Amino acid sequence: MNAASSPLPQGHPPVAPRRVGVLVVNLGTPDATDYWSMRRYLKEFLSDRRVIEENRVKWWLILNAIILTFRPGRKGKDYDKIWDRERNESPLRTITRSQGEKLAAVFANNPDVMVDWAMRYGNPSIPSRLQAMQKAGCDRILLVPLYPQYCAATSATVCDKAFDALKEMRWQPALRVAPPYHDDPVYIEALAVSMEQQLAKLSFEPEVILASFHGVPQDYLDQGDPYHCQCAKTTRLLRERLGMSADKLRLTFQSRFGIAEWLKPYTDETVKALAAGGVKNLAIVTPGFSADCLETLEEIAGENAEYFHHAGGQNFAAIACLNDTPEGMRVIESVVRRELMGWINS
Ligand SMILES: C=CC1=C(C)c2cc3[nH]c(cc4nc(cc5[nH]c(cc1n2)c(C)c5CCC(=O)O)C(CCC(=O)O)=C4C)c(C)c3C=C
Ligand SMILES: [Fe+2]
Ligand SMILES: [Fe+2]
Repeated sequence: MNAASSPLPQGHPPVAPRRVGVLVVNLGTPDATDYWSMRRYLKEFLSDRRVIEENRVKWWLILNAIILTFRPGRKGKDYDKIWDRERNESPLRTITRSQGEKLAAVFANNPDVMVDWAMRYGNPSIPSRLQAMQKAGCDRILLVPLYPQYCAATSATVCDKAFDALKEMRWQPALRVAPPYHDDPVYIEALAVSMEQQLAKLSFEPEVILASFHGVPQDYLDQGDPYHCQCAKTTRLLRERLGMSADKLRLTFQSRFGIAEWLKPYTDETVKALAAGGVKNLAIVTPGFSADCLETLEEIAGENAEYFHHAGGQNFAAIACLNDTPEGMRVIESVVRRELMGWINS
């Protein structure tokens, strides 16, 4: 095969000009909130061995007999509360698309760089976007899992899916994977600035702020997953940058699923205990989510606000994620530029 710059011999298959691809990837979201759309999404998500590490036969029975019978309807109602009816999609998809488009605009004057976005579960899928990039001539692709903290259940499964797609390709692109950025000064600074801006707009001063991260089973930490340590480091660096004590900015874990023990302290129990203990003003920041989603908009801003008020709390604020704000885009651009070094000229 020839580079596209020199003429191809007659009968040679067409060769697109060589380019560099950047694929930003987030978790995924259902296409709609009805039972079957929810079921399709949950089935794909909860059949992933990186997410559920249970015995396969036992899990297959639990998933198909119980979870996929009841959860699609119940969670569909939760998604309904945050669904963007105008665009007919969830906030996670809107924000991830915007992050992809804003990143593409940054490289708009470099025709050698192609930027796209994908979801690990649901659409647009990782294989469909990798195939499109390969067709467009990308022989080098940077994969950017939009998870600041590494976890096998999120970051590693993005790679699994990407390499599965590459298995089907004759002319495989070279693949780079952006590492987690939990302690990147650009990320910590962006979080701090975003928090300062949002806290300054509140009509109250929180006595306590929770840094709430998505939980995982305690067993994953015991087996060596670095996720817990990376969440703890992000929180410590954020405290240091904001000059807050460990009592003021506290690390918690949310979104527990099932009956096994997950990383503690649990966000919901902490919220209730704080209110019961006399805390009247509370804020929650969710630094592990690069985009607002069900877990921040419904679970934190909805459910946990309710727990707080029920238990005697007065003022509650959910701090928005970095999303596609200038601070958020600065983080993504900085990670991408660093990881593209040697592939593009600055
Ligand atoms: C059951 C196991 C799960 C593990 C382990 C898990 C880890 C994990 N998840 C995120 C980020 C997100 N999760 C979201 C939704 C969601 N998560 C699970 C389960 C696990 N997650 C489920 C079943 C769902 C769907 C909703 C539900 O049925 O409860 C989302 C929101 C997606 C959206 O559409 O808005 C995000 C984001 C992380 C970062 C993580 C481990 C570090
Ligand atoms: Fe999750
Ligand atoms: Fe740890």
